[in-house]
Amino acid sequence: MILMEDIVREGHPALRTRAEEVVFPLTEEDRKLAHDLLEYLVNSQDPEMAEKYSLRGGIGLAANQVNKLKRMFALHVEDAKGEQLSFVAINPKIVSHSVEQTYITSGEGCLSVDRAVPGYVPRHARVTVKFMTVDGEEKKLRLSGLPAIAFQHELDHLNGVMFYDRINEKDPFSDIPNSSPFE
Ligand SMILES: O=CN(O)C[C@@H](CC1CCCC1)C(=O)N1NCCC[C@H]1C(=O)Nc1ccccn1
Ligand code: NI
Repeated sequence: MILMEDIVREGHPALRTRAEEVVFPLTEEDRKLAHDLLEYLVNSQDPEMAEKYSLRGGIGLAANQVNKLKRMFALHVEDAKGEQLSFVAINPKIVSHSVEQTYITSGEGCLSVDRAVPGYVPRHARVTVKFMTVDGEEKKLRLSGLPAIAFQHELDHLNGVMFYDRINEKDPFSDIPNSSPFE
């Protein structure tokens, strides 16, 4: 199982490296990585497991964060309707997105960043995404709200982008044009 010690922190080159496309059929190692990424999120959201293994809660985790430069990440997050989204996205892509933007009003954090970085992180409010599942099926989803934000945060990791790269340096809380906040 993945522990906090397996999660690389700011300064580690993996966080600034573009991950490589995953080749199908998946190797046993790829399958284990996919499983372990999702397992971390489930464990981190279970109070007993989180406490027992000192896990920081997460709703997303990208392979770069465990020093695996493969284009895959896991999401385990509730949507606005209380539906549990739980999947591993392999070779994910945003195929289209809204003009409208959004941002978490309390800002974003990152399991690879051991400090608070204040400011709004502009994200597309709605995204249409495509990715391969571990079973080799292509999925196409339309996401909004927290799932949309999380998908973009994770896809950024696969491209070596950190959330704070997107914060307005001059005024971190400056108005985001054409946006609606995510409280
Ligand atoms: O790359 C992946 N990561 O770095 C883990 C991040 C991913 C999320 C950050 C913003 C969107 C995706 C993560 O989950 N966190 N970041 C550190 C603080 C805790 C946690 C978090 O934001 N939790 C949360 C947020 C809203 C509602 C409920 N829970
Ligand atoms: Ni992160």
